[in-house]
Amino acid sequence: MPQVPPAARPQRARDQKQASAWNDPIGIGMLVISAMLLLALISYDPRDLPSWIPGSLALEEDTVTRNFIGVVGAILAWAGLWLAGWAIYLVPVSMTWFGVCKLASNIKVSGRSWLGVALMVISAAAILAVQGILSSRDDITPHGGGGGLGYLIGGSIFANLLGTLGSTILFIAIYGVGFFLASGLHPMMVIEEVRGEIERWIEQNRVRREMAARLAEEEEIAAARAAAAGSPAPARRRKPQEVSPDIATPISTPAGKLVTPELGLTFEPKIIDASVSRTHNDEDDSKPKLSEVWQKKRAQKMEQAPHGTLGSLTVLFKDYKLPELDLLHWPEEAAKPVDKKEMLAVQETIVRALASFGVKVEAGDITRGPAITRYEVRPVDGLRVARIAALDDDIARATCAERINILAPIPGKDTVGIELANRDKVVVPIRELLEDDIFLNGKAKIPIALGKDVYGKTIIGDLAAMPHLLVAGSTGSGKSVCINGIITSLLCRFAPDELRFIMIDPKVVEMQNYAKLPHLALPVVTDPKKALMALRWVVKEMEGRYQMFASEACRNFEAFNNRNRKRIVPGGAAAVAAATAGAGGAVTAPAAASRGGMNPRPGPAMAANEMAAPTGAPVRKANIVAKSAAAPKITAIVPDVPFGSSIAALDEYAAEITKPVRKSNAFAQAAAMADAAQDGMHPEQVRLDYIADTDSAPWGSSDDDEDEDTTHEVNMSDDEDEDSLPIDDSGTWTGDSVPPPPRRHEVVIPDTLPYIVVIIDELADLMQTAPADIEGAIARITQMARAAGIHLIVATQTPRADVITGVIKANIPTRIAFQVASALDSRVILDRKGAENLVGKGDMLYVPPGGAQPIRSQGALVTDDEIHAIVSHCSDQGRPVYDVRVESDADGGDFMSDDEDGDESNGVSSEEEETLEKCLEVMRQEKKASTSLFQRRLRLGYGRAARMMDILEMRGIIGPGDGAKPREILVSLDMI
Ligand SMILES: Nc1ncnc2c1ncn2[C@@H]1O[C@H](COP(=O)(O)OP(=O)(O)OP(=O)(O)O)[C@@H](O)[C@H]1O
Repeated sequence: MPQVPPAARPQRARDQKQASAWNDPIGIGMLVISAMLLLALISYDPRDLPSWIPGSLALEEDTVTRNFIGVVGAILAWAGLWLAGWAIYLVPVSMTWFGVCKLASNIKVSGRSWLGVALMVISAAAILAVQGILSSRDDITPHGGGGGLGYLIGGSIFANLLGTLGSTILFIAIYGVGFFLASGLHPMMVIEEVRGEIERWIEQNRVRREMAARLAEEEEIAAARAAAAGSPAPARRRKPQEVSPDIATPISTPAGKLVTPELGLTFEPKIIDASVSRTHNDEDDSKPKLSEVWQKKRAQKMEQAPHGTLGSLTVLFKDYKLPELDLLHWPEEAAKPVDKKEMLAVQETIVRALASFGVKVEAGDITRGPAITRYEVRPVDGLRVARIAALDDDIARATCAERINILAPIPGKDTVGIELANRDKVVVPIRELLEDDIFLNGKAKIPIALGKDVYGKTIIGDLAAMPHLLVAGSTGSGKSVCINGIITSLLCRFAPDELRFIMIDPKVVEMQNYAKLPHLALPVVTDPKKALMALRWVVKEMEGRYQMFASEACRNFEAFNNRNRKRIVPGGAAAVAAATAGAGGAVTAPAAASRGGMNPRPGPAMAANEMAAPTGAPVRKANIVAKSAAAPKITAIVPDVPFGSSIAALDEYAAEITKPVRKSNAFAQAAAMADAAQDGMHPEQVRLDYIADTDSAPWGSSDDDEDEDTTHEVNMSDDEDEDSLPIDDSGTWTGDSVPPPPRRHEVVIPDTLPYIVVIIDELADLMQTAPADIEGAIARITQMARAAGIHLIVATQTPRADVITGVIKANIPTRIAFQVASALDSRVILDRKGAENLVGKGDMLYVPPGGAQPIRSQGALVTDDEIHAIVSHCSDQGRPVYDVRVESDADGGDFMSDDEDGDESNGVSSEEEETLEKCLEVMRQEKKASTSLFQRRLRLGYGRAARMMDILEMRGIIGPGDGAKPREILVSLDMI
């Protein structure tokens, strides 16, 4: 049970506390004055008045003062009675009430309260005058019961204008207004209270009747039993009427049944302990292991794949084994059993606290989750749930909770949930989630283990459905653990050829654990400037994928990977090999290759757009042979060469060709013909087309035509010995299982593409460097990447609107919020409050795809040891295979270089660096940057100043030029 006193009291409460030093003396003063006034009025006698006061009945010989408060009291009483008649009694009565309020509840008595009293006195006086009440004692009230005011306002003016009844109604209304002003009550509250009281009374009677009936029944049964047994009837029990309706303490029965007679409620809360975590003792050996299931599926897939169609990464990691879940730990100790009595007591406190504010609720179930316990209460009919939510501070005070969260109502239920943090948190080990059936056999395409909800239900998200995720929370709240849990889930489920990571970690330390992962498409990016390059690479990759989808007539990633691959042939596979890495051409790690006993032939980079040229399969000798073999019905593809001919026949054809055509071109022509023929054209038509087009064939027909950039570039050059290709005379590929990699500029369509998961851990650091560019890149990726199998996970500990911008939020609907400092931060992340009430250390709100209500849950815990074990297992099987295309990024950044400055420093001389320093100093002083400013302050020529501006822009320090406007400074200059 929580015990720390409420952290945040409302401002009003604090103000009242501060004022309490004066409240007590003022309250006492009011009580004293009102008592004296009352005594003076009660003991008023006109004979006590000095003779100079009109109406005095003082006698000279009379020396006794009868008034309890002496002459002063007599004069005050005379003045009051003279002015307001008997209505003046309302003044001491009201003052007594105010005094008591001040002493008891620190309630402020404002001018409004006094105005209320004045209205009450005047209207009461007028009513007395209009109605002629108490007007007989004219020695005390010479102007009648309502005094001078009553006589003037009521008797003279309003009685004439509105008549007796009309003016009485008016003054009763004014009296009512005065009463509400003076008391601070709201009319509806009074009505509500009265109604509540009536209901309570009815309810009590009902309970009493029911109890009486039950007791009578029990007595009857007991009497019948006694009669049957021949023993005297048991003593009569206490009559139901004897049960006091004011019993304050609930009657607790051993079964946990609570009876709260004073509330008229009987409830039997169900206590669910969902915090219990499995331990190593609970392991079920009969269950198939994740790695085994995956291994089987993968082996099946590899077997079924057409010969040679596997991508290079798939081949490279052919024998890859998923990490065993044994590398992850179970918690050492099982969770402590819950103390049901304590929970029932807390629930009773909540019900009682609400009842004391007139909010009547019935207790519902109690569910203990790993980190919080949810107490459900069911409001009685007609009670607005908002009233319960409004009492959050009072419930926190009553339960001594540090933070409470109220779900009004619990989504999908008719109850309101009051969530309090557990004193003993139960850790949710990631192993428990990964062993769950939902993770193992669920429908999720990219399952990620997130945590357990308060009901103990495993939360496994599907990154493919999300399709992007925002994780935010204050520092130390559990973001990194959550991201590590997601990465661990993915590592336990996907091999490097199935899923690749791009990790952007400006905080430098968070993702170093993963530097050796074979799943990395790029080295872990720690430099914010290179992060932009990496994001641009992702955008290019995405665009490349879309082109591939278009050329294969596939709608999306899934359709592409599951497409009918009948057109893929060994040669094609060779060409697609590197592309299958998803990261394009591969700079393979030779060590890994040799470990795997393969020769992936390190090849040059390929650009995605080159890979995706719409020409279909690459043109290679192997293709021709394979096509020949695959389509024997086509008799000939080019003159004189029967289809299905051997490689030797093709060679012959190439040698005999009359036109001066390169030998390799002949094969290209043949291959293109084969493609066309396979697409359904009649062989004769193909032949005629070929003859007609020979001169204008895109691949060229002469040795002179050496244009390397033609789309249909022929792959083999003369200096390559075609006969050395491992193809036998029947056209069967006989060589290594890894076909040769494609040449640069070669057109390739990979067999399958891997998912790409981009993880940005600390968006704020990136947004400081080049906000517009980063935001633009993220927006583009999040808008379009889903269908391309690219998913983004963005984390930040700075939930500010300038970091999580509207554009980013609009495109990332799935969010996880950890504890934050304020409701404002919570709104930035979730568009609603709630995260400020979380208790940290993995306590989170998860908004699943579709923007449903946030699910309160406890995040899965993965320890550093577990991460090391998993990463070592993966990295022992192969080194990362990076894509080098990013090297030739349009921006010219040298991504792979360890040089911190990348190539931005290229071409910047040390002399220029010095001048640049001075420029930065000027910018720090002037808070702006312009060529003329540098010219003037540093006495530079125009050319040099402009060069400095260019370098500053290139380094992302200033924004691009916009006419004559000064350039925008994009970074904090103090940090440079
Ligand atoms: N799911 C969890 N279960 C149990 N403890 C957790 C969980 N998540 C986080 N913690 C505890 O909270 C600590 C801080 O977590 P974490 O490092 O993930 O915070 P963070 O939000 O990433 O902080 P920072 O932004 O400073 O990196 C952890 O060391 C761990 O002790």
